[in-house]
This record gives sequence, C-alpha cells and structure tokens, in this order.
Amino acid sequence: TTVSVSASASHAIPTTLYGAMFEDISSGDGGLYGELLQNRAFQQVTPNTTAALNAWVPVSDAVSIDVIADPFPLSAALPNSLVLTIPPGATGKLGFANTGYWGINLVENTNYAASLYYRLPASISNAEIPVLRMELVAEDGTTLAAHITQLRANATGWTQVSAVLVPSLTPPSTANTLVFTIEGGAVVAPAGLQVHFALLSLFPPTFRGRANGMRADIAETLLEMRPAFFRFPGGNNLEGQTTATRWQWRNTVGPLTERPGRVGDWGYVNTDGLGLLEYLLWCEDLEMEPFMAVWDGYSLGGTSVTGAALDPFIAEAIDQINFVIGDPATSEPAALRASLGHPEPFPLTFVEIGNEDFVGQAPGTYASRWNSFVTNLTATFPQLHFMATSHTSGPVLTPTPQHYDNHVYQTPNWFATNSFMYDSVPRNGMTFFEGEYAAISLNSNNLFGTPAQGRLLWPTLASAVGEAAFMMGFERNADIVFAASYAPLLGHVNDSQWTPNLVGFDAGNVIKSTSFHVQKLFSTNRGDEYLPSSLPDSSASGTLAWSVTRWSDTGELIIKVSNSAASPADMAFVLPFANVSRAGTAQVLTGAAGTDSNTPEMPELVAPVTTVIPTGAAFNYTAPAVSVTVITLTTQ
Ligand SMILES: O=S(=O)(O)O[C@H]1C[C@H](O)[C@@H](O)[C@@H]1CO
Repeated sequence: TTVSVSASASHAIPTTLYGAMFEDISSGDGGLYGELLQNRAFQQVTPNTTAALNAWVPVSDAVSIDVIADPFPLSAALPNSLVLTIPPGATGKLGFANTGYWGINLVENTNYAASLYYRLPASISNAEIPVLRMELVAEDGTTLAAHITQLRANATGWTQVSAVLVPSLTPPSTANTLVFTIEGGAVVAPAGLQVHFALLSLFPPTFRGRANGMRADIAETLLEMRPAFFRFPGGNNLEGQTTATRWQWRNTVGPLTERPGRVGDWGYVNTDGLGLLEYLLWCEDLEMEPFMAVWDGYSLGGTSVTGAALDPFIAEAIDQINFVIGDPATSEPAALRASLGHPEPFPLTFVEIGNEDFVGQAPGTYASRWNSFVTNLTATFPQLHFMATSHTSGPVLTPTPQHYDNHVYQTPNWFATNSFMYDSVPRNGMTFFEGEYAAISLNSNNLFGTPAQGRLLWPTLASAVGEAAFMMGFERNADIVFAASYAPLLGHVNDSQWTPNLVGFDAGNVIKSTSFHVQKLFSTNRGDEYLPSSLPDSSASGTLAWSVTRWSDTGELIIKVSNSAASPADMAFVLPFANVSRAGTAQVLTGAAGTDSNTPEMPELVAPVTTVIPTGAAFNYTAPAVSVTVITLTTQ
C-alpha cells in the first residue's frame, strides 16, 4: 500500500481532540478518590441492618456494633453513626475494623491520615476514661502502625480525633484493615460502655498532596494519557433513577460533614467526597478542560420534568455553572467557590445537557427540555457552548445544537471497519464530541451481554487496534470532530458494574489496558494540523488505516497506522518534503494474538515498544499483524 502525503494541511487538529470521560462507576469511591475506608460515614443506608455495616467488622466476640440513626447526629447531612457496645467486664481489645475497598494498600514509612468523630452517650467518671487505639493491621494480624488517644470522659458532644499512622513495613498483601479498639478490663465502666462513631476516614498521600484528593497511582496513570478534557459527572451517574436521586452539585461541595452522599446509578452509594470542586481542581492539576454536564430533567427510571416544573432545575444548573465560572462579587455559588479557596473562575467552554437522552422516554421530552435549558443558559452565559445528547437523527431541537455527543459501543471488528463514519457527515457547522466509544464485545448480536455471551472483561489487542482505526477517522474529520473519549475510563477489578474499562485497578495495582496504550499514543502524539494522504480502504474489508498529522511549529510529522489484519502490511510512504529525517521513531503496540489482554495477572503483556526505523522522503514500513504504530520524524 502506497501512501502519498500532501504538503499542505487541510484542517487543524483541535487541542481538545483526546480526553477522558468520567463518572462514578466503581471508579470514583474506592478508585480515583483517595478515601481508603469503604462506607466511612454510613451514608444513605438503612440503620440497624447488616448492609448498613458494609465493610465494617467487629474484632472481638465480646462487643457488638450497629449503625443507628443517631439521636444526636454529627450533622444533618450525616445522620447515622456506628455504636460500639462493650458489655460490663469485657476484656482484651474491644472494637471494630474497616476492610477498605476490597483491601487497603499500605506502604512502609508512608503517612496515612486517620480521622474520626466520637461521642459518649453520657459522661463517665474520670476513673474509667478508656483509651482508643487505632491500628493498621496486616492480614496475619501484625500491627503495622498504632496510635492511642485518651477519650475525654465528658465527650458527650461529637469530638474529632486525627492521627497520622506510619506503617513500619510494607505488608505482603492489601488484605489490611484499620482497627479501632478500646482496651477492656478495669478501665471500662463497670456498667459497660457505649461509644458512638461517625465519619471515619483514612487517606494515603494524595496526588499533588491535595486535601481530600486523588489516589496517586491512578492519578499518575491518567496523567500519562495527557487528556485534554475531562467529562464529568456522567454518564448515567448524572441522572439518578429519580429526580430526587439525581446528581446535585451543592451536595458535593463544602465540608465532608455537609455532604449526604447519594445512591448512585451503578448500584452503590456515592460518598460525593469526590465532588464538583475536587473535579475542577483535578482538571486544573492535569491541565484538562472540564466538559461539565448538568442534569436536564430526565431520570433513568424514565421520568421527565418539563415545562415550568423545570425552572428550579434550570436555576440549579445556572448555580452549578456559576460555581465554576461566576464572579464571587455578584454570584452566591461563586462566592461559595471563593470561600472554599478558589476565588478565580475555572475555564469552562462546554456544558452538556443531560446524558444519552436517546434512551427510553428521554427522546420524547428532550426537545422541550433542551429548549428550556439552552434558551435560559444561553441568555445567562452567552459565551458557553452546549452539547446535545440525543441522536442527531432526531428529535429536531431548537435552538439547533452546535454540538452533539455521540456514543458507540461495538465489536473490535466494527471499529476496525468504521473509521469513515464521519467522512460522510454534512459539513453544516455542527461539530461532534465522540464522548463514549469502546470495543466491548465479540458478539455483534448481543453487545451488552455477559462474558459468556461475548462481552469483553478486558480490552484486547484487537480492541485497541480497532479503536485506533476508528480514531484515524477523528483526525481525518477533525474539522467536525473536536473531542473524543473512551468509556468507561476506570473500573475496580473486584467490583465493576461494567467491563471492559480503559484502566483497571484494585486496592494496590493499576492495570493499563491495551486500549489505554492506544489512547496514550494518540493523545501524546496528536499534532496540530492534518495532512491529507491517500485514503485507506473504507470498505468492510479494509484492515489498514492511517493518519498523518504535523506539529506546525516544528514540522515534526506523525504517522499513525493501524493494521487489524492477521498478516503484516507492507506500506510505502511518499513525503513531499525536502529534509525528511533519515531515521524516525516507531512506537509499536502489538502482541502474540489479537485476543491478548493486560490483566491483573499479566498487566504488561501488551505494551508499546519504541524502535528507530529508516525513514526519508520515501520509505517503506511493514505494519505488524494486529498492531498500532506511531511513527514520528522531522521534515526540516
Ligand atoms: O448502560 S449504558 O447506557 O450503556 O451505560 C453507558 C452509557 C452511559 O452514558 C454510561 O454511563 C455507561 C457506560 O459508559
């Protein structure tokens, strides 16, 4: 296959082309968000049930623990507490432990910030003041770190205890616990003792040391991709099953004692410790543009709010946007932002109206809801761009959307043979965000089924190669495709609501998938202008796709190639430049079989290999079977 490249660019490659889509889908709590204790504040649980004690276990047969609706709650937002009941005369270590999110990763000589609130139902005599011990304990019972606190005899009001725990050694597994105990025996009140506990937390060092921040290893992995934007808070998890359980920005900002948490859309409680300000600071740290969604009246249970009933939610969206970009002098949400330490507005251009309003009953009311939101939001924020989430094929929306967020989940082969999807889209001013795409199944007749029905647990090499071919289409059509992101971004290996995910993780490991490597290769070798070249075979039998871009300032050329065939592809490149470097760099992602995946057992089975290849004004390159290659060379 000969590829002749044009010397003049046809269009720019937008800086926003490659980014990340995020929602809490076993990805925020227990993942990107740094909190190590699961169910830390007993949010949104039914008191006096076993489920309310999720991730909490007693550490002595003598004691009992129970989650109650506290008569004197820590806060209105956090009404529940854990009551430790120690019977008279009990001896030994008496208390309870948290088992984390399928473990707690601990590293020696590292500072772990523990914190809790306690209160005594009644004062006790000074002779009986119990000692509270907090310990990091390994699977075999070894104490890795300990801190003791004298409880105050008259602490009938909520009292916070904070401590830094430093493990003396790195335990052999992540099956570690944080243990809270009170020494039994003489010091325990003769009549026994009850202690109430609330908002118990353990944080490792966070990414960039941010308070209430992100888990560093996951954050560093996402930084590697250099995503240009970050879409949040969803995805389905924006929507709620009902209006009442929608994502509400105000419940996700301010002190953790003021965040009630919510029953998320993926079957578990979101602490909302990862909230709007944390998302925005995260965008700031990774130099990503926020692509922020506002709730638009539709809930996944099928209800729509329309007409005048929508007004309070439009006001809520205006407040949410003002929290991001408003002037503290004139806007209460902006003043709240300033009071939380960020007086300057955050950059914001794109606001998404809802999520996937092409499912269920949403399309029937989206035209009206879109009109209500966009009419009002445009009046208040004329500089913002709004993205529609219904299908471009309908319903007809007014005002006409400037942007649509398209989603596609398909088979690896579908992606390998649909890289021309945007070539035939009319150029009428409308531009597109390919906000969710991924090869998720080998079964085109049941894409969203179970692994037994063809669903992929992990991205495969064939997934990544197919997705790369599809992404060539983004670059060739970057005059109308301004952003794209794989979805979902993250998934907990021990508890995922969705597979495959771009990055898998468990308590102690991060697994970079084959598709992650493609996202990283494209995002870190983007170029800023597209050079037309001979077109790949756009037919269903096409197995070779490529894209040529350039950095206009340096003249550096980037040639991306995807070969989904089971045999190598001989290529000849013809470049119309005088001083093409005689040697270029080739980063090649390939493997033994298209079915290869990176898994917890073999996290680096498939990884890019960088080599130097001969290049020049005309050079040959053989793309290995089932491979993605990024060639970079200079032209001046
Ligand atoms: O069940 S789906 O609608 O396919 O869920 C998908 C689409 C939705 O936007 C996102 O939250 C989710 C996984 O990325």
